[in-house]
Amino acid sequence: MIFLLGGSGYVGSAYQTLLQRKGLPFRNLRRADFDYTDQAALTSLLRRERPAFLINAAGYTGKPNVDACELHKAECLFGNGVLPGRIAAACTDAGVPWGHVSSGCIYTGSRPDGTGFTETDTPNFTFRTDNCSFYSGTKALGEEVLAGRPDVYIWRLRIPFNEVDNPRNYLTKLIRYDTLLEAANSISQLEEFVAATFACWEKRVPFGTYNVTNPGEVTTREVVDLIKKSGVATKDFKFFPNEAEFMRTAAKTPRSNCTMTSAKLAATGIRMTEVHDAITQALRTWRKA
Ligand SMILES: NC(=O)C1=CN([C@@H]2O[C@H](COP(=O)(O)OP(=O)(O)OC[C@H]3O[C@@H](n4cnc5c(N)ncnc54)[C@H](OP(=O)(O)O)[C@@H]3O)[C@@H](O)[C@H]2O)C=CC1
Ligand SMILES: Cc1cn([C@H]2C[C@H](O)[C@@H](COP(=O)(O)OP(=O)(O)O[C@H]3O[C@@H](C)C(=O)[C@@H](O)[C@H]3O)O2)c(=O)[nH]c1=O
Repeated sequence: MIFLLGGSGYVGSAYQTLLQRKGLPFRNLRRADFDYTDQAALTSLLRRERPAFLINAAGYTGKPNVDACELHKAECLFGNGVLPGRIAAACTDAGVPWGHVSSGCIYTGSRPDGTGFTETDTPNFTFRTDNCSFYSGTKALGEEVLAGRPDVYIWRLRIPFNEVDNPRNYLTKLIRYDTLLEAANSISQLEEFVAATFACWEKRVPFGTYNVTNPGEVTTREVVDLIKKSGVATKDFKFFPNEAEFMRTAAKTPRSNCTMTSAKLAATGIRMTEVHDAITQALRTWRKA
């Protein structure tokens, strides 16, 4: 039995689909039915039911985007900074190995030599570096809380996308935003992300932190070119002249735009599609939800 926390959310739903497709028994815990944020309650449930593995896809993201986290700081800090610590304590207590969905948005830019950040690079878009959104700061705290634990995977997801039109999908966002910010990013195809992360457990790769992004990096203009080429949208895409203008007119808090390498994951034998190919595939099979 696998326990899934936050399985009704955007990322959690993809885990549900994966586990159903694999025919694996799982239990989706929702706070409305069982308060898994209560550490004592979660510990006794885990001790009693003894799931083989737990996936934490719960957290606070802000909707429609991370700007909303600036207005709901307590919930955001609790969901991303405090809750992972409680789950960690409960899992260790009950002897349940687990995986935590983190975010690559704890970095900005790329390494000094232009390559993508690796798992050993210290996050540079955090409360410690004092340049981040509240959301990113709390996700970095969540990772700090889990650092060094021997029984957890920390999986870094980044700007998810797939072929289903949805306000949370990066491709939908670029199609719908009035004006776009030019940036280079490493991003994650959602179904590949959940499959790759679950494969970490199936293959029993060593616990620890993994960047789970499609290999390579892509600029906003490249994504727009792929969108236009696919025919999914043919509008005249507008771009901000610079990031200052984006911040002045469209955002309340800075965004993490960054490149990362998922070579550590690939070295375990878990492969993801090259990023331009993955975007092209999504656009080729584009559909309404
Ligand atoms: N979507 C994205 O762009 C990215 C998301 N992530 C991470 O993935 C995880 C899931 O995100 P996503 O699926 O998009 O988010 P959703 O808001 O769609 O779902 C998150 C779920 O978490 C549960 N939850 C538990 N505690 C809280 C809390 N304090 N505030 C809000 N929700 C809470 C809720 O489930 P319930 O009430 O049913 O228990 C909720 O449905 C988060 O940790 C996020 O940081 C990382 C990178 C990118
Ligand atoms: C608001 C806005 C954003 N953008 C760009 C900025 C950025 O590169 C990209 C995504 O920004 P958004 O504000 O839509 O999304 P944002 O909420 O920043 O997305 C993030 O959510 C959290 C949960 C994560 O963990 C991240 O991985 C990422 O998915 O779109 C525009 O081009 N135009 C706009 O008007």
